[in-house]
Amino acid sequence: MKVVEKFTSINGEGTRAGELAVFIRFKGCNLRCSYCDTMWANEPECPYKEETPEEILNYVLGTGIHNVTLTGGEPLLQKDIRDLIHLLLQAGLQVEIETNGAVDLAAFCEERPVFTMDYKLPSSGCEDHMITENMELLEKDDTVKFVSGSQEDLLKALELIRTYDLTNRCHVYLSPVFGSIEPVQIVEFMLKHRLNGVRLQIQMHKVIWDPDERGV
Ligand SMILES: C[S@@+](CC[C@H](N)C(=O)[O-])C[C@H]1O[C@@H](n2cnc3c(N)ncnc32)[C@H](O)[C@@H]1O
Ligand SMILES: Nc1nc2[nH]cc(C(=O)O)c2c(=O)[nH]1
Ligand code: SF4
Ligand SMILES: [Mg+2]
Repeated sequence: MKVVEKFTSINGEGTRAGELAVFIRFKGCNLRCSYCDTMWANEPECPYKEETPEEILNYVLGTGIHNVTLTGGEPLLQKDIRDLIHLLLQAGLQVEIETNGAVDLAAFCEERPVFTMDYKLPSSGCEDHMITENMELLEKDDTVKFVSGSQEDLLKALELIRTYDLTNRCHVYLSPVFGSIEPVQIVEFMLKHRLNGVRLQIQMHKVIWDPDERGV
């Protein structure tokens, strides 16, 4: 598997935000979002270490941390990702996958990790790639995340939340494209549309550390 970084930190995003987590970041992505904060990991020349699922499991176990987040890049594109998910779950770890909404989740629903799935909104430039059928596969411990950079994005998120009754299906987060929309604009939007059951989330690690810092 193509690993570009491994680190321990607090999870800055999702339902386990604030808890310790181990991060495994994989190389390569099938999208190119306008705002991507880890585009470096998607570049063909990005250095990586080839590691087996067993090696990654041993690293995670060695940290003594029980939450593991697989991210990237797009982690579900790694050839051995199912083997890795299996090993991590068997070891009793809490496994979260950060995925971009452009990979069919049906293939990963048998032995189930927790999904934090983005729906890429218009300002990402990647909305055409969204597999909307994934919405139907999300369960109560999963999250759908709308990273929003404009009012147009927020209106699209609202439409999807209503169409798929998302707040009754899973966790729902609105998160600003870091630095490009004021969080208060999202709060005002939530109030205006009475978005009960939806949470605003700001990437905590970018507040704690320099927003461009890697490995945190
Ligand atoms: C770098 S992506 C990797 C996982 C997967 N490719 C995805 O897009 O979900 C991890 C998370 O960071 C979010 N993200 C990336 N750049 C961001 C930015 N500039 N502001 C806010 N969130 C961002 C993505 O939307 C995604 O939820
Ligand atoms: N601290 C921290 N928490 C995170 N949660 C999701 C991340 C990601 O890049 O997918 C991330 C990250 O890069 N750092
Ligand atoms: S899908 Fe994720 S990793 Fe890929 S470009 Fe978009 S934010 Fe970056
Ligand atoms: Mg990140």
